[in-house]
Amino acid sequence: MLNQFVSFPEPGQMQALAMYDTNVSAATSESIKERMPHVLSVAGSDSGAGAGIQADLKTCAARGVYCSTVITAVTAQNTVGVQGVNIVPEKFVSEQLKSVLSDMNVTVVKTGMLPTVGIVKVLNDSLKQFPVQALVVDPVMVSTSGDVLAGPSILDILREQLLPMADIVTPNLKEASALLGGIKLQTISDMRSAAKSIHDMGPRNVLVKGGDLPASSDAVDIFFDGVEFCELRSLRIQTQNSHGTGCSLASCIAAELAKGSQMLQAVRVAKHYVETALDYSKDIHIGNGLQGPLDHLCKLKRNVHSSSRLQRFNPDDLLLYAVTDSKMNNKWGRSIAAAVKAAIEGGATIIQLREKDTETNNFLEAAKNCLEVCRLHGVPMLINDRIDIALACDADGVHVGQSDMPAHVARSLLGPQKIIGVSCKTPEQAHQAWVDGADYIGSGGVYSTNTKANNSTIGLDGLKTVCLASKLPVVAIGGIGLSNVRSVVELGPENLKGVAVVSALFDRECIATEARKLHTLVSETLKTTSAAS
Ligand SMILES: Cc1ncc(COP(=O)(O)OP(=O)(O)O)c(N)n1
Ligand SMILES: Cc1nc(C(=O)O)sc1CCOP(=O)(O)O
Ligand SMILES: [Mg+2]
Repeated sequence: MLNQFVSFPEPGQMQALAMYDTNVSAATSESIKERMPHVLSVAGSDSGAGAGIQADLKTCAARGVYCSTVITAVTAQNTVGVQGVNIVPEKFVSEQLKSVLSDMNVTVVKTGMLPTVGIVKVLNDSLKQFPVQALVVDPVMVSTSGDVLAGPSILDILREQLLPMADIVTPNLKEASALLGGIKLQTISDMRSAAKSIHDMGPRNVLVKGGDLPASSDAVDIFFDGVEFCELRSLRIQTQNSHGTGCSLASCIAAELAKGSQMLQAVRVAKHYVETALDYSKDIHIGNGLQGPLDHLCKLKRNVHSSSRLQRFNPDDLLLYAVTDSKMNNKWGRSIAAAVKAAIEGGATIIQLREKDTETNNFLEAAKNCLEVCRLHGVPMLINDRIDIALACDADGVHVGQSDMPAHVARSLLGPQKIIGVSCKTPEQAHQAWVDGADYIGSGGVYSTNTKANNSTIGLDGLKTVCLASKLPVVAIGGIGLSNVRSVVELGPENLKGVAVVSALFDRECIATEARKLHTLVSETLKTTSAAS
């Protein structure tokens, strides 16, 4: 059933096409539509969402492949075990199969829990009526918790009808043993013999998974394509969060085949995917039982972190905006994180890392350290210019200027939750920033400065013009310090929310002391100015 696969574009390439080529011809968009890799998962629903249909959906999403679903059974399941199983009538399984297969250009079918002979029969019939490019069979029989999901009654039809249609079958040791009439599988040599015997039942390829092999420090799987064996080894990851690994492995194989990979390559990618997800999720806690789920998309921990800042952007955070400078920190012998910590202790309300001559790897390392400090104090941290660094450390946002990454591109890369600031010297630039989805404007240079070479000044008048032209909150920048900050804040537009400073904090002996003085002056002046207006 596995045909010669053409090479499909990677998901990132498709996204790039969709985002930037507004002149995509009808013919091109038609070919993208036709070649969209698509896996249909025919499996049971797991209410705990670690395994089954839910694992398949998440795995395919993680691999950039569309996944549709035909549900064969609904299980009441959690991290403790399976509390109930409700089998979907075979007629309705057949109806779901017809709905998807007759309409949706499915590339690969992946099967999981097939609880009755009748359901296997309707699946076979549907596949004959609507052939697909590949069939991946995960012969699910027992859950990770040891509960039976498909009894021995389905073994005959699996062996006689489904396996001969399969491009690959992926039993674990218990399932391989059941398919072979209950023989004991205890060694790698036993696994090889099992792979060969199962191959004799008709599937093009067999992957016997050795995760449960006793006394093995590696996780060893045996792949057999009818001619050659391949021993696939990965580190055995110590974790209880392994619920759903079998489903995820099989659906990742299906996803890779749908994208056009050769079989052994698809298996290798899938094994690496599961290993990475296991390692990433080894210390997460979901549920109270012994069988925790994988974090298929490797994003949950990041969100636990980010949720410490509940509000996305508060314009009042612009009050005392501290912008770092590596030259100044070097001069005073301070690390970026130490400087940031001192600024926050003195009252800085938002931080921007502006590291013009720090190497990328050092910048990323420092950004991660600074982010820890900022999160601890609930202060947002932005990155100057470098969207890549902001993405890599999951910063709260970026600040970009007129010659940096355009704000609308930054927004599409960072998503709606991140803060984006844009430097504007004119009302036109301010209008564009608003159109592009910026959250605030940095406007200057209000005064001349030694910190930024060749920076043109707009003065207090220029600042006021920008403020009055925009709906966005504005922070003033350039040459601002204790001696002139009052004149800036007294300008009075309602949306002028604060001042951004570099040298007035970071080119001083005691950052915290200077921050404290500036914070007091700015907040008192803002109060009296707004009371007067
Ligand atoms: C708050 C704030 N406002 C303006 C700037 C200047 O940004 P940009 O014009 O991109 O210049 P560089 O800082 O990149 O030299 C800023 N960084 N922060
Ligand atoms: C980074 C930056 N941007 C400016 C602009 O006018 O957009 S002025 C500036 C430097 C501000 O440093 P200091 O507070 O030491 O004057
Ligand atoms: Mg810039």
